[in-house]
Amino acid sequence: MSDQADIKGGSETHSFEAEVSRLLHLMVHAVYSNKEIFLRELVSNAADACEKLRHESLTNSDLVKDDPTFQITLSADGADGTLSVLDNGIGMSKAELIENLGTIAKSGTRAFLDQLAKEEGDGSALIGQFGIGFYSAFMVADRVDVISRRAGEAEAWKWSSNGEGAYELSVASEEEALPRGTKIVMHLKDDEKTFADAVTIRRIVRDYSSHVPVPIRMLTKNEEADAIDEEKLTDGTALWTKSKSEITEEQYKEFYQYSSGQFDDPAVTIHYRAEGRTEYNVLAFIPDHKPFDLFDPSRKGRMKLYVRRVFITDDAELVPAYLRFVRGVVDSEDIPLNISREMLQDNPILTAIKKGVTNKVLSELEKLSRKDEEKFLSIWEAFGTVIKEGLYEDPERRDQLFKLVRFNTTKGENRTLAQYVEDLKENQTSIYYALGDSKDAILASPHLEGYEAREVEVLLLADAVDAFWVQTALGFDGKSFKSISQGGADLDAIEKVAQDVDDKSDEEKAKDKTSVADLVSFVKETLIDDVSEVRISSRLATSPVCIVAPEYGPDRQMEKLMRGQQGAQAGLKPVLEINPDHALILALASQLSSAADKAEVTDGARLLLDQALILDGEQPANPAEFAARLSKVMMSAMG
Ligand SMILES: Nc1ncnc2c1ncn2[C@@H]1O[C@H](COP(=O)(O)OP(=O)(O)OP(=O)(O)O)[C@@H](O)[C@H]1O
Repeated sequence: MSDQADIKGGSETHSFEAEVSRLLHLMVHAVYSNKEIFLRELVSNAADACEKLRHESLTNSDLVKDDPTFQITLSADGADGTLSVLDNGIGMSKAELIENLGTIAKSGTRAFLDQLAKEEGDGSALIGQFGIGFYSAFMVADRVDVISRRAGEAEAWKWSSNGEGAYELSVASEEEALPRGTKIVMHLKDDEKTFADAVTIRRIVRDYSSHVPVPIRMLTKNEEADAIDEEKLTDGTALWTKSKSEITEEQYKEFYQYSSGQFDDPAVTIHYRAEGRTEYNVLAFIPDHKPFDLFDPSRKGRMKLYVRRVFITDDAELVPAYLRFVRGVVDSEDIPLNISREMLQDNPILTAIKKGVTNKVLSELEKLSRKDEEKFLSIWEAFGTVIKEGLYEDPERRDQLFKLVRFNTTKGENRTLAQYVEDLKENQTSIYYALGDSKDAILASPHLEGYEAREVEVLLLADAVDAFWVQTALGFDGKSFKSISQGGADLDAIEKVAQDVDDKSDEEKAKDKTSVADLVSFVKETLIDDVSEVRISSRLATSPVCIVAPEYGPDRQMEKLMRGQQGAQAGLKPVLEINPDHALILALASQLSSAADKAEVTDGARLLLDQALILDGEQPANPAEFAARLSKVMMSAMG
């Protein structure tokens, strides 16, 4: 913090925090063409200040008794070249002025600066995508004064800066200070004087701020009549209380941008009034783009709770964390206005609202998936991994969520479970999935071979959250989920699509079978310390061996995840599966039955296990021994 005050004649000079200076430098020199957004930012701050005081006055009505009607005033003086934004909201104390207008407190501005560091050029293209707040005033003004009186306090303070490294703070005179709230005076740059024109102001307010929930008026100097003209620009009615037919798409969009602080278009708008035991209005939006904090560990949602048009909090978790990208407002008629935040948590009305809103959002998504696949898929692209968290966290709505979830599978992209089930092969009773770090890694796995040979579809699950929900989900449409790398493959009942061409007689086949069975017993004995079982596999086609997890316990991928965590138990011993039709296996089996010295078959067994481990993304049990054995085999092949 830069609180090195230099006091001269009642005025203190403070230098800005380094990051603020950086931001201000950018604002002052911005070549950004859309500078008018500064007014949107200041009006939004003014409205927030009114809403904060409206909320505080619920428990302390004295704060507003002299002036109970909230309002924002834009006052232009063309002769002076100034534009002022006034509000009778909560105001700022001296300490708050220092804290809020000298440092970077808000995460949005920080995200802007982070993004800026990555971007080439001067960053002006980025300005429009972030709510860069108060500091944007320096795009149009070469000096900004902020005169503010915190509601209920006697003293008013004046903050003043030209945006170059420092600002001054002094006690404000009674003439310049408002009875309550904040006045921001922008001394417009010579080439930005148009922002003191009534026509310009009227247009900007209409374009960006017509749904701010506090009325906005404009005062302009009438030089001829030597008077001040007053004009009402907006009435401050809450958009969500109007009926759908009165609202245009453009108005929805503007409200979305105003209320969410995001500047994309809403992909879906959900506006309705719930009636019955609890009454509330909902205006919710599903964005088009990922918000910058989507993967923030706090996983906080940002929907705002109002009670009878009074803003209460944006922290009420109106939808579960897996829908945290939903933006908008819920306005309740029934929650008591002066409820404390702690009490709010267990309020049964709020619980009913949360349930209603969540169900509505999910059913709207489902409807969209049926009606407009393309649009739904773009939402799924942006938020699918987040929605999938719900499969694990919200078992009660899992079936509802299963209707939305799209999968990459061995059959194609964005497949639904319903499509999967429709395409089940004869005798197939499970929904098969493969977990892995990426789609490509999964596709390289030998476990898939037997499924491919039968054209059995496999879900390719490559998101971190997948390993969790598949463990707890019971099934879909009566079919259980089954990992392709765990337990028996029970594929024998399903017919292979292309039958192997083999010209062996039944007698030869029977002989192979016995010798492979002997090999299995031999390998089992050899590897007794390393594997829990050795068995014949139906899941292999071109590879000789693979490793799978035992029937009960975690899937291999899950087990790897758990091993990565501290203090996790060493995993269960895996199962080694052998492909009985593979030439290498048949050769080893015949060697076992004919050779007197079994040393080579022992080496073979060890190499098979190591090979299976490597294919599974692991290290051979003992790399030195593995290398020695491999060299030996290569030597004998060449000799
Ligand atoms: N008119 C005002 N009245 C009272 N406080 C204000 C006013 N304008 C700004 N502030 C205070 O200054 C802080 C910083 O404002 P700034 O516009 O930079 O960011 P922000 O408003 O927090 O973020 P956002 O614009 O994304 O809501 C605000 O959070 C608020 O506490």
